[in-house]
Amino acid sequence: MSAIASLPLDELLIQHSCVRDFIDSLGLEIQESAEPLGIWLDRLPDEDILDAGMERPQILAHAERLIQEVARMEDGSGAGVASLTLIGGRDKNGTPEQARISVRAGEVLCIVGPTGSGKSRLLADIECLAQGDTPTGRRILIDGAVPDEERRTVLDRKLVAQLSQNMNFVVDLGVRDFIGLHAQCRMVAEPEIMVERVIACANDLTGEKFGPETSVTQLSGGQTRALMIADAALLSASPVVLIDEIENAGVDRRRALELLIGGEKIVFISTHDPLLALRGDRRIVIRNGGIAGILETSPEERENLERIERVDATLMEIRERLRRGLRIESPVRWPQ
Ligand SMILES: Nc1ncnc2c1ncn2[C@@H]1O[C@H](COP(=O)(O)OP(=O)(O)OP(=O)(O)O)[C@@H](O)[C@H]1O
Repeated sequence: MSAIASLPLDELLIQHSCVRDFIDSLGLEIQESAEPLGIWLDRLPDEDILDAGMERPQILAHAERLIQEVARMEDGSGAGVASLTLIGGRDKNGTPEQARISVRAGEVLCIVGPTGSGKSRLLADIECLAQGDTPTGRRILIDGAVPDEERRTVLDRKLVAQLSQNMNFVVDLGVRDFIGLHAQCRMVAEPEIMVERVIACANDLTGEKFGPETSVTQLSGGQTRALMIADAALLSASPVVLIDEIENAGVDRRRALELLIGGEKIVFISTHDPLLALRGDRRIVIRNGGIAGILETSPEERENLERIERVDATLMEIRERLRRGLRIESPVRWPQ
């Protein structure tokens, strides 16, 4: 029998408020008393248990796991990752990749390569913490060691968060309620303040602002992206973030990157955008499904990045004029 079954209800409910919330959510009424949880459950009418949708042993097991999870979240163990190591496998022809790449927390690695070369495949290998069991044969180490099976499979404790190009919401909630649910799951200290921060930060990243009551299904592509980036940076527990292209859809890419790096995350971005590719610390070059090289961003490239940013700002101004229905007739002055 589960150890939790012999705990008196008053001790249990005072020390572990999550158990009260869980029992409430099953539609069962529970009150503090000296009666042990197991006996209280046995005394409940069978039809109440039927309505709750879980059998008695399942309720006990779930409550026990909940207590362990809350304790783990409170002490923060297992949350951080100091490094991720990618060990090469083989390209599409089966030729071995000569690569072993270690990435530290706070580093951004971009992934570049022609269409169909295998950029998304590399992101997918990282996402599933591959152990030679994907078509590429690559392996991923976390803090220098093979991650345990639980870290690979347990969804609510995922090491890796992925922001893909097309995100659709399956719930019709307002932005505040949606992010609020995530804050609740993460058990952050002051959920309301955190939710407001995430929304403000998303609005900072996108040109088109939205309110906390806006339904998530009404958000534009750029607004959705901005919200997910802000959520990943401020609220997500995952220390590794994978981004499949931050397209130009109204997201301030520079600030988005700064935000993610500030959170001491390990960030991989598949991109051809020079503003992102040259802002990263290193970039992995993919060819024919394999890692063909790793380029460190050079000082000359960083200088060029500043010029490219100025050109980008000029282009943004032109876009803004177009948006406002103005003409683009005066000669464009490109910055030096
Ligand atoms: N090393 C490999 N061995 C076998 N198959 C591979 C390998 N790398 C990639 N592939 C396969 O090649 C196909 C194209 O790869 P992928 O979709 O990752 O390309 P991509 O660079 O992301 O393309 P795009 O830029 O068009 O999105 C996929 O089916 C992928 O599984």
